[in-house]
Amino acid sequence: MADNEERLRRTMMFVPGNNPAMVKDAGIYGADSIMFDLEDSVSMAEKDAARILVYEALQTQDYGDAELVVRVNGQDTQYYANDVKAMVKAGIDVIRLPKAESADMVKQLEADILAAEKEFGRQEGSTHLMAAIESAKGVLNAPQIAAASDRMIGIALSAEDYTTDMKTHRYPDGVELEFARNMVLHAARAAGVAAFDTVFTNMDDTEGFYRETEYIHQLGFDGKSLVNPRQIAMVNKVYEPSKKEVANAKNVINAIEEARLKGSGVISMNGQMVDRPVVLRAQRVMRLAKASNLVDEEGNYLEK
Ligand SMILES: CC(=O)SCCNC(=O)CCNC(=O)[C@H](O)C(C)(C)COP(=O)(O)OP(=O)(O)OC[C@H]1O[C@@H](n2cnc3c(N)ncnc32)[C@H](O)[C@@H]1OP(=O)(O)O
Ligand SMILES: O=C([O-])CC(=O)C(=O)O
Ligand SMILES: [Mg+2]
Repeated sequence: MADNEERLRRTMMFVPGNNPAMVKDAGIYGADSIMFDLEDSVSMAEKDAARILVYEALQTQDYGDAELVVRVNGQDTQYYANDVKAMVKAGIDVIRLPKAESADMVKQLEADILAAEKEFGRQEGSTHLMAAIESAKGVLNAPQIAAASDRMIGIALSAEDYTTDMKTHRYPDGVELEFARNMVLHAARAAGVAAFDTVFTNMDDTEGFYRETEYIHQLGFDGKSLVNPRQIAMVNKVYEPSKKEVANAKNVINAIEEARLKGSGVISMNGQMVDRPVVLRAQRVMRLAKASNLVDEEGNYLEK
């Protein structure tokens, strides 16, 4: 697994945990993170079967470099405890807690994960977690939720449940989500973890999907939860840096290297001082460029 700071998380694709074909083939579409779902895409009658199916797949399937996430059932359900135990035993990278409303809920998950790591002889601290924010209470507590655990990799807005809680529904312009999106994003950034936007469920509305993805990219989200493999390439396209952005990032990185060789702490590029935020942005642009196969290992732009 790539270092948490370095890892790109543009696309986190939900895969219904009760669908053997989808679970088996989930690795072929190139999602940055694959999220097996044991919660709302699985009926009550299939909860145990889905847990077993995902557990088996994690033992036998090769999902390449993708980060592996599982959305367990909520803490108020009879399935939660067995879900957490089985997924930790299987060595999942990240457990996603749905309907997170407080830091205490995250701390409970952290304690349950630690107990399972001890029980199954997994390295303590090796299982990460994330929280999905799906209610008014969750949004208002987002800063505490995001900062509640050292295992936290990120928080996600879940707009289907959230808009229901708010007594509205989703509109094409997304005005009903403005406050929640900004809270989740600021809470994530303040805690130094990733921020994920919510799913877009109308598979036929490509234009609407692009509009929403461009909007959340502009706000600063790391990426989006997805429900369908066709959405992956569209998100990657939006997150792909332009040729000019790549050239600029490469100049910044060369300038840092030059300054380092000269033993100088101050970096200047074309007469402009280059400070830490500029360097961090340049490094992220280069990671995105590499992920989009726009550059070679040395960072040189590859003309297509
Ligand atoms: C509010 C919430 O909680 S949202 C999260 C829970 N919901 C989910 O997890 C739903 C996940 N998504 C899906 O089940 C499906 O994409 C649907 C029902 C939305 C659409 O299904 P389809 O119309 O069959 O999708 P589509 O025709 O694009 O499928 C193309 C291929 O991708 C596969 N595929 C589709 N969605 C997924 C997925 N989420 N994960 C893995 N594979 C998928 C299909 O099995 C199909 O494979 P095939 O060509 O080998 O037969
Ligand atoms: O996490 C998501 O975007 C999907 C979800 O559960 C919701 O919207 O309620
Ligand atoms: Mg939900």
